[in-house]
Amino acid sequence: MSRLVVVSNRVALPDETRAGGLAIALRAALKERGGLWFGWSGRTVKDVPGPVHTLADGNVQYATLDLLREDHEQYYNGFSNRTLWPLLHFRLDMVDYDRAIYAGYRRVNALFAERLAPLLRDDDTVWIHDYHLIPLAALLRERGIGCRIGFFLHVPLPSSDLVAALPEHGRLFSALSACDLVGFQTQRDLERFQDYMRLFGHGRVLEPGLIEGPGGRRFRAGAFPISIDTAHIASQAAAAVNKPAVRDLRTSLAPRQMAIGVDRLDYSKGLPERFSAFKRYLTRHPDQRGRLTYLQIAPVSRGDVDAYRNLRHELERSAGHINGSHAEPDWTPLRYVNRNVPHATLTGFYRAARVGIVTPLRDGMNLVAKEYVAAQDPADPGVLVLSIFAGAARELDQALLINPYDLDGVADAIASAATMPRDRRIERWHAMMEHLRAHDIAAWRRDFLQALDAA
Ligand SMILES: O=P(O)(O)OC[C@H]1O[C@H](O[C@H]2O[C@H](CO)[C@@H](O)[C@H](O)[C@H]2O)[C@H](O)[C@@H](O)[C@@H]1O
Ligand SMILES: O=c1ccn([C@@H]2O[C@H](COP(=O)(O)OP(=O)(O)O)[C@@H](O)[C@H]2O)c(=O)[nH]1
Repeated sequence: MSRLVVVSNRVALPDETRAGGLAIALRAALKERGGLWFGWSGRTVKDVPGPVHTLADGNVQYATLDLLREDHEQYYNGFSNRTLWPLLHFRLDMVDYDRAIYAGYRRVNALFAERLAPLLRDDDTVWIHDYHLIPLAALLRERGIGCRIGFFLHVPLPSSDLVAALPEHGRLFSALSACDLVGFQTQRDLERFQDYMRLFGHGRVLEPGLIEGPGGRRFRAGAFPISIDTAHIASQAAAAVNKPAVRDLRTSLAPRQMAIGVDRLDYSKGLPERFSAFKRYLTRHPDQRGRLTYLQIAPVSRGDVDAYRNLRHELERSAGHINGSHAEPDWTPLRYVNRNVPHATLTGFYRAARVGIVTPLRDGMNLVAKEYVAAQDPADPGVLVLSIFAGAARELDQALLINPYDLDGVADAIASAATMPRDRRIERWHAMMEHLRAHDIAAWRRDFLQALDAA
């Protein structure tokens, strides 16, 4: 079997605990097969970055590089998170494009190629991840790298008219034709990519999943919905009941039920709309007053980007307003926590919650939705309220599916979830859990790598 080389902006080093689905999923995938993980070290420097840092942990080797402070600003905060992130989440109104910033993004991709190329062997399988590194495969090919290269996009791909609004979209997205396989989270993302290649990318769709790029190079494309380590999360959640943090939470809630939301503090997650929907639930369902406490965990994310800082202020105001108008001396309806909670503790929190609320306006997959289901007690599972705009909704069709813009609909779904009889909860949970057992993180990795091998 060839060596697997995973390349991503964010590398989950052995002691890393920060929230984020990509890091958690890739850690699980690499642990199983072993290999090399290459990416940004998490550090910025004032002068020319030195050689890559290496580290070994069991069967996984890490090679990470520092970035110049200014390069990192342009590549990560700038083009990745002020330009591409809003564009790929259908938010053309928030896209901030600047030629100099795009040049910084390309410079960092070129640096990745320069530092990675000498570490590669001819029979390696290289698997590049996400929107931070779209040009990388083409830059590696320019350096004579001939091994198999796959690319996986963790975020959605919007309609081709939106993609085409980005200056330089042709150069950027046609670089993906240097790959042997390009993977997306859902069939819809794949279809939109094929539309883009046909309509704006000067390519041809020879058959579904087989594309000819503008330079005549053929490559495969497919949908590979990412997943979780289902069995591990189920057993971790069962064991977590004895963790002090989980016990304390349960004690502090009793005898009330809990609804939980867990999201990086990101505007794509629909948090302001969710807070408004919860407020609507409190006013539309007075019979349930005081029965449900909503815990929102929202670790701060990308705090150097204005849109994220503004969101934080907006949510603080909104949380204060909800509690100001609805709290009782012995009950706070909304608990809003901006800290990162370790993953193992989180699984115990999920299990303690009768309702899981996942209402992004757009989300590539949303692993929290899958984790919430996997963490439930089979004898008394909770109910998932899930946005139709999360990739996960394509698979978890036994959740209460809602449109996050429809505040009354979300409010009513929370009320139904909180009062759903146990037999109906078990029935819905079973169907979703069966799917997650069959389609776990190992299956995702296997399916993608088999398709890459065959490409
Ligand atoms: O690395 P950060 O800037 O802190 O952001 C965290 C990650 O956010 C995004 O995650 C996506 O990947 C998940 C796993 O496939 C998926 O479930 C989720 O819907 C996506 O939003 C981003 O794409 C990653 O690159 C970041 O590491
Ligand atoms: O305090 C937190 C909040 C989130 N997460 C994890 O971060 C990931 C978030 O992934 P998701 O796909 O839902 O969204 P992303 O943040 O990648 O957009 C999930 O595995 C969560 O369990 C965590 O470990 N601690």
